[in-house]
Amino acid sequence: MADEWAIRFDGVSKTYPAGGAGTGPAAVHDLDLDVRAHEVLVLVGPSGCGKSTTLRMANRLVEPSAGRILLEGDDVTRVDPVQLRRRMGYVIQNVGLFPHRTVAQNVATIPKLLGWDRKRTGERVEQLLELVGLAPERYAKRYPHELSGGERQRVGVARALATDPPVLLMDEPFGAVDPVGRRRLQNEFSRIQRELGTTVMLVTHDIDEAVRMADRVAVLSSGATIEQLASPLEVVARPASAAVAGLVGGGRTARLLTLGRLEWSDLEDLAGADGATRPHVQLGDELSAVLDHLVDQDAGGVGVPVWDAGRPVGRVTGQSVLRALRRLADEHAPSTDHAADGRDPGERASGGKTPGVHASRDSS
Ligand SMILES: Nc1ncnc2c1ncn2[C@@H]1O[C@H](COP(=O)(O)OP(=O)(O)OP(=O)(O)O)[C@@H](O)[C@H]1O
Repeated sequence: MADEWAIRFDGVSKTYPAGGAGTGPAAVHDLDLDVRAHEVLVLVGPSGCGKSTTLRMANRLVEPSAGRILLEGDDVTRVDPVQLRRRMGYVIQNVGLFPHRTVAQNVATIPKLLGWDRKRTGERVEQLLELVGLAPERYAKRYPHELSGGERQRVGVARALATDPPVLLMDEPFGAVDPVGRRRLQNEFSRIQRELGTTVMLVTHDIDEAVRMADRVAVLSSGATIEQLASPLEVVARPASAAVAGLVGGGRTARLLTLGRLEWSDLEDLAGADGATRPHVQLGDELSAVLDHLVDQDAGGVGVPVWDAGRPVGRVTGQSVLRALRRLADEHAPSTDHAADGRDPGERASGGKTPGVHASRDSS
């Protein structure tokens, strides 16, 4: 059943020729990895670990030395390259826009290649520019050098989405944008991805970008070895190996606070009858917001009321936030051989490599 995953790497290796005779060490060694339909899977890891090579093998910019890559069940080596590009958009750092073509012409690249007529192409370009937040009347006729880095990156995303591909490959897509702009682009891109349901495989060396954008994170080490493949929360709360712990490193608690939410078990009894009147937080709020609230509103250390469904249901204190952090760490206790084979526990429970056990984003 190929409909639960969009891309499958099956025993894939890549060895680049070492400058001259012989071969170098494998850039990618015997990789098994499924990208589920409609998910954002982020590959993260140190420089040179094989992230880009992995991504570029999917759209055949790099040919594997061994193994197979399937796109919705089709072996990519058997798919005509133009068809392949139509089914897989590709966004890279610094975009690679054609400098002497306007924004509209850049976005129209693939439709033109596919022989779409002028009207259909024009309508699509307009729609895409709107989607990525670039008003067509302002931007369509500009040239790349007349745009900011973030705007160029948006054009890159629009161009990659032109034929509404089921899969989008992104290699450090926001790497060249300043931190504030990057955050905004990440948020907007997540919105677009949810709207379109596109399957995304994204490469980054930035662990924060990974945990912010991913449904699942694959942490890689040299040779594209999967150290851990799990939800962002699990990776941050319970790094499966020293290599993952090193990558998550400092700031782990801050990341947990952003990822975790206030739950019933974190609450303390509502002390006194003031819960209805004082400023409060909501059950389900992000822990970082709860902590901010405690710092601002809880000078006496008695805690702040927590509301649910329009009424006060308990109280949260600094102690409760600590308890919540421990809860998050416990909930994501490592499974015995989690890091070993790059598959998740559900997959192993079902007896190995059988596809079709993955829940899509909507149903998970
Ligand atoms: N065209 C090439 N020829 C020879 N070796 C290559 C080539 N491209 C990549 N490599 C080597 O393959 C290994 C993996 O490179 P890759 O670009 O996939 O890593 P990466 O994880 O994406 O790194 P970065 O984060 O620095 O971009 C590295 O050792 C790199 O030097």
